[in-house]
Amino acid sequence: MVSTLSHIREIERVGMGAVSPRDAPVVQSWLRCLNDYKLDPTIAQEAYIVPELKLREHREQAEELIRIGRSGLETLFNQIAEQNYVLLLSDARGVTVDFMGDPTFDNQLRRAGLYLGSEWSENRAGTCAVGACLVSGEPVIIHQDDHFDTSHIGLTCTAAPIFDTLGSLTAVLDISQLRSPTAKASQQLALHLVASTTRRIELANLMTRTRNDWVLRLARSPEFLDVDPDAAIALDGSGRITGMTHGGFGALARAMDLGGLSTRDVLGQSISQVFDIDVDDLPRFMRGRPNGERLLRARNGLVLFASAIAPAVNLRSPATPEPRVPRALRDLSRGDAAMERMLARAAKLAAKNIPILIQGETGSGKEYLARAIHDGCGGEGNFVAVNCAAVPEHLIESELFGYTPGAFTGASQKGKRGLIEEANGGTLFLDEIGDMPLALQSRLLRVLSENEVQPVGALKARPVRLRVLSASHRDLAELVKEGRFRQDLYYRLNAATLALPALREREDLGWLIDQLLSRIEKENGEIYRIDKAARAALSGYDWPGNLRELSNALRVAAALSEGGLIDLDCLPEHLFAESTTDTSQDDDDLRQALRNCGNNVSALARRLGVDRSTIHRRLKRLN
Ligand SMILES: Nc1ncnc2c1ncn2[C@@H]1O[C@H](COP(=O)(O)OP(=O)(O)OP(=O)(O)O)[C@@H](O)[C@H]1O
Repeated sequence: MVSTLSHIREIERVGMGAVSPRDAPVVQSWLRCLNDYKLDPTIAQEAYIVPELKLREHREQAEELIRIGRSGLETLFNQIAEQNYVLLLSDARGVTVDFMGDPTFDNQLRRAGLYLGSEWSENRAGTCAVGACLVSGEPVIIHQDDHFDTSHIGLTCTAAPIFDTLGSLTAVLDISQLRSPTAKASQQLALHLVASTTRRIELANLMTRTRNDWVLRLARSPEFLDVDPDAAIALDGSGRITGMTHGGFGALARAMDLGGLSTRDVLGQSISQVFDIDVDDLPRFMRGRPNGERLLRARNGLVLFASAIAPAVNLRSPATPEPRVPRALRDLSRGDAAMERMLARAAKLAAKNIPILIQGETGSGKEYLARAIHDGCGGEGNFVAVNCAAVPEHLIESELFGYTPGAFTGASQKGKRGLIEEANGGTLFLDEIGDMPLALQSRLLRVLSENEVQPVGALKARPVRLRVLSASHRDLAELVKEGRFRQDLYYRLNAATLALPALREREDLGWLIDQLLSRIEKENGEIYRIDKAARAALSGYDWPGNLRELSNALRVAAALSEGGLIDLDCLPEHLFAESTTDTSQDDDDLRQALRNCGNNVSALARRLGVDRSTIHRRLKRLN
């Protein structure tokens, strides 16, 4: 290590204008210390630690940044702690607001100023990494006797700036060692680590502060685009730039071919002024798209890879934000307006854990919907379905509520956990709730209103936390009038109802047919095709048994198909008979049509798009 005296002499020579072999940032900082801050290199000053109260103020102001940066800092510290580095996060005034270091060296670190509360502004501490970085806004290594003050010439410090989303330098990240190899080059890796951590902290900060904006992440190569992009910019709903990381600013400045530009000049500019896209193109850059489609071309020809993250809320219609309908629910329909409205309502109600009554004709998918609500809410706990109409009345109480050992004659010695408790933490689906015996309705009401269940024979109720969904194809209001359903339970259940449309009303019947068929294909390990006439028949039928009937009809059709082709012959007769009424004429018309086809049944069948057997059957009936 150099002697104190020769270090002071060197600084003085530089002050007199001598050429120095040191890095330019070091020389510039020395000159600032001498000329601007009037520091005297012969007076050594120990590191300054701000008083406790002052430190609290600094930390409070930097609280959000400390929180956002914390995981990045911890990751960095884990990488460097073995080499006896300490980590300092300082605010824009150079005060260390977060610190990580080995507590065994606490005293030494505190004396050296590598500690919480130490102030490393250039005008107080002389040339140091944090101070030089705050002035230049550039990453810097201040190694050993690069320091101005002789008290610090044992340290090596490497720092990089952290900019806020509007481009102001808001903090500095520094890693330092008390002792290090003599060569400054030994700190190059430290410089790289610090710079990449600050890049990630800026990205995390941008993502947190611009949740309602698009974020466009940029990289020179596609591999790290989604995991560790070089830069990012935030855009509002009309495509105007609202924020950026420091790298994002660099990318914009390059793309705009403008040197000496400040972030203020870039903020508010439209993305289409800089790049060959506008805001409507952003979905094309979202994750999952092939990298080839994620090339972003600047107006000046610069090419980058870009990955877009959509805003947390819909910017296009802020007054009516789209409710987030979980995938499990969205998968129940494809374009049927009534279904889509109902599913959006289901998502909202389910998120608030409100008991829901599902109404719909038999087989319209009430249980299927209940399961989708359960899955859509994270699928935690069990989904327990009870068909109140199917369980014998004398068993339903013990099935639902469970019982204690020996609660009644014939009860198991071990007692039994009821289905309500089985569903604890999950979903209880009470199908055909209209068939629930009156006496049990009041006990069910208690489960709904007080979240507790009392097994048969138990003295105390047990707390339960569950989602209760129920269904009925009966008119519960009518049952209330007849005195067969409790009014209070009805009101509680009826507060939130979901009405499933009948299959014949659904606009997405064609899609449902394909869905059900592909499920059958998976089960059977075969591929099926439906010919035109059969599809017309399936679409024309009014399906009183709804999805259950359709599903069964397709299952039978698949079994009867030859070579995987489902034609009219594979469909149940009643359905098929109806379709011929739809697709052909009345009896007279049929005779006339046959004559027109030269009494050729095959020709008429082709013309009507039905199978020959259909015509034969109709003719047989006519005779
Ligand atoms: N969206 C759907 N997609 C595919 N299959 C469905 C869908 N909805 C229901 N199904 C199928 O239709 C059949 C009837 O559904 P579900 O049992 O849910 O109807 P339900 O209204 O509860 O009937 P019920 O009134 O008789 O209790 C089941 O085989 C189910 O798998």
